[in-house]
Amino acid sequence: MIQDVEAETARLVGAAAANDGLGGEALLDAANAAVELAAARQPAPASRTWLGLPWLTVECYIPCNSSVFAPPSAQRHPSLAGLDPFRRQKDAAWGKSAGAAADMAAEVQMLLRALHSPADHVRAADGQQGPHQQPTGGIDAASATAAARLAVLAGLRIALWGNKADLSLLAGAAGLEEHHLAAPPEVAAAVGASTAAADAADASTVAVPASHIIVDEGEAVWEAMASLRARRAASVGDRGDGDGNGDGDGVRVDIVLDNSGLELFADLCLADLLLEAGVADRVVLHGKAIPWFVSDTLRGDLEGLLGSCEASQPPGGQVPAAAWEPVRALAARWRRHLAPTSAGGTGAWSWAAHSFWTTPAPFAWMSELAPELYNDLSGSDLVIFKGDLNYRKLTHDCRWPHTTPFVESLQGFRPAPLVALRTLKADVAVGLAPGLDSALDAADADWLVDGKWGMVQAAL
Ligand SMILES: O=P(O)(O)OC[C@@]1(O)O[C@H](CO)[C@@H](O)[C@@H]1O
Repeated sequence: MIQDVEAETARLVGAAAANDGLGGEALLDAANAAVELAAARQPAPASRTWLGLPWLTVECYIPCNSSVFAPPSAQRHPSLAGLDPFRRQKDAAWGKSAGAAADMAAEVQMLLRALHSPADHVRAADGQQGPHQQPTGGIDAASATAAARLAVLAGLRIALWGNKADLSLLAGAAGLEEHHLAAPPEVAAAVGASTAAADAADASTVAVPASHIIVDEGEAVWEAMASLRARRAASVGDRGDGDGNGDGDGVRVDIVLDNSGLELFADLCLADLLLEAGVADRVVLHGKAIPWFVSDTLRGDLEGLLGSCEASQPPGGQVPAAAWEPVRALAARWRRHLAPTSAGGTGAWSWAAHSFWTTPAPFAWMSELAPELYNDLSGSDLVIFKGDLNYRKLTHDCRWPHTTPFVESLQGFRPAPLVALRTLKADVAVGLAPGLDSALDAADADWLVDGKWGMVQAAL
């Protein structure tokens, strides 16, 4: 069995080195279909080789093709089914993340307190109960909205920087308690810097944003979420429950996940804040069905993370148990969100793992290659794409001029309003203000790939 894995790996390395033809041999049909399309759409269709096809295609073909953990192979080798060859690396990385996770949890707890205190007043006045009730009275509506905005912007920021491996830019929670209904300085700075960059007509005056968020459409995303929140509140008022986009199942937000461990933790913080801020009734978490690019999130990673967060002792032995308590408190609620109502949970979070996510296909091809997934996403009120590879697939990994509008780079992909949260680790970037790329070149020669810069970019 191990020999099979080694032989398959050696065969792939040899095929790539020899620039053999690519396609037709993958274990996953979905990946083959994407390779077929990539080959057919090459300017010179004859170059269907490892070196002739686009980098996105061949790069993603390796993990599809070599995955002996994919269903057909797992049938041949049942003992491999469900095995994650990257388990040890994932666990080691999470062990080093406890401090950052505890900081995030402390910040989320403060945001939650800010969200709940005005709501509590209104609930008491209205005699309402329940975790996601909207304040319906007038007295606290403005402060509740302000708290929701703060929670959403902070959640976006946490999830964005969760995509940065070392998280050195993660803003702390200092000051949030005393200014709990005002945007913390780092949020205000991010918004202000981005606006200044976007407004700059003269490219020579463009400043690199101090926030390191080079495209920040967080405020626009908040506006879209505020509409969902208002619609939900009206629906709660009318019917006693949430009602979203006409599917009768409430407001739905989807998060297309990226890495497990700390990034997943950050994404769950965002998912939690969206529920608690009254933006969404439910969140669909899209993970991977097979081990993918080492650290991408599998269902087992979600379960493992929850178990670790629930433990009384934080992983890694570096963080005092007391500092872990906010993490445990979040995990207890997250466990309930993942449990169906029939099992005493809220059923607000669900897991999905379509095989399309582990193919080389850019998302512009989704409606052709995976129409059922496209249709499913069309039922969402907002889809949040996490990470660099998802961004490359959104933009088809093209050499777009940096000022290309994001919507143009999507090439028609728009199943629902969408937002990308991504730190830059590959050299595709669109939607920049004129001159910002030159300013970034001067500030940091590796700005496109060093993961120090981020984007909150939306097509709403
Ligand atoms: O998607 P992520 O985790 O943010 O980044 C993944 C990444 O590091 O690996 C991919 C493959 O090399 C690249 O697209 C990207 O730079």
